[in-house]
Amino acid sequence: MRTYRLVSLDIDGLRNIERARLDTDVSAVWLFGANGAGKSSVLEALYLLARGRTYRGRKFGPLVNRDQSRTRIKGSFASEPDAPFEVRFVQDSKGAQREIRPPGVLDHDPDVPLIPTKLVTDNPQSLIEGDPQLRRLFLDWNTSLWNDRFKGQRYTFQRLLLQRNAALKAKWKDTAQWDSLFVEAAQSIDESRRAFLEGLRMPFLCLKADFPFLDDLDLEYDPGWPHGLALTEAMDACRDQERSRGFTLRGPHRADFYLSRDGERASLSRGQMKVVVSLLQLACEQLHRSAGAPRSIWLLDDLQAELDRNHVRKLWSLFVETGSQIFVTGVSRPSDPLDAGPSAAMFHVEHGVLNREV
Ligand SMILES: Nc1ncnc2c1ncn2[C@@H]1O[C@H](COP(=O)(O)OP(=O)(O)OP(=O)(O)O)[C@@H](O)[C@H]1O
Repeated sequence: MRTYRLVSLDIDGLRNIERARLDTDVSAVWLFGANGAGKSSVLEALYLLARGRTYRGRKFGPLVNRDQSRTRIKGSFASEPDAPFEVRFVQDSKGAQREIRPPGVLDHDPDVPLIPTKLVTDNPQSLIEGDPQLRRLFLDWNTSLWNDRFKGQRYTFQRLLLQRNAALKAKWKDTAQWDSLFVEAAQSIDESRRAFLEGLRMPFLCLKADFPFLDDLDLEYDPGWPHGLALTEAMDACRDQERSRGFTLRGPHRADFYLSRDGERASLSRGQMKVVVSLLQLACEQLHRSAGAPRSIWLLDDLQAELDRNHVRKLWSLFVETGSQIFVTGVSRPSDPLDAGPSAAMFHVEHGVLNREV
């Protein structure tokens, strides 16, 4: 199985990190330090190399250090069974650019992340409780890494949705010319999403067996129209409403998934949500690997927050068992020498300065 490992990371002008070089040729990298020290910015640097964009919202402000004119990040990667390579990311006033050296070393599809990473943010609640759009993004991103046809299906659906909405907005009496194509496209992405979630359910249920507080929890899918109705029936039932509101009310653009208990949406504590999001990511990783995807590098932001020691240890060992490289942040150095795999490095982060500790 193809495996990537970040061997070294150079950061120049990212957030509060003016300049840092990290030797990361280890199985796990722990970054610890006070709030605002710059730990998550290191995860962000790796994410920028992998995906070419940040995972932090606009609210977090510009990523270029406020005393510098550009951000430069360089990552050297070891790759099995391929040759080592280097990725550079630059952001300045002209925009962002990424470059891989030597060129062509990875046979790269621009829509697939250059380096597979999976992230558990310090705000996992937003995935469980936030806007359904976040869950659709999660579902669609993960489905597209598992099913090559999904991206095309989604594109076709989005295009037909725009056309149908334009017809509704223009108060055309008849949307029939779009309806059959819309339903056909809707059914394709619905089938792919369902298949992915069904595939995800099994590893998720197995993984959560280790966490008795998640007993009876299940994953449910909402296709974006009422259960028990075909999409055409659901559309027929709201035609007048659609015409007066000027957009499509039922369809996969309203899809969602949620955690249920006894058939109802489950209420979860913050710690439980953190475990659930971690297990969802671990289950996605199993599915992606079964489809031949390379191992993902784990980015775990503030793993210990909200969790008791026992649950941190259980989750940690699940991440270690995947055999992938792990980057993890926390406000304090782990009090327990957790089983970090064959090799681990500890970095203390303070005001954007990183120091390796033994
Ligand atoms: N463009 C910028 N220039 C300089 N400093 C910035 C910029 N953007 C953000 N910062 C600062 O950089 C730091 C980045 O914090 P980061 O989120 O990486 O810290 P952290 O150690 O993960 O904190 P926490 O434990 O609170 O999550 C913050 O102190 C923030 O105020």
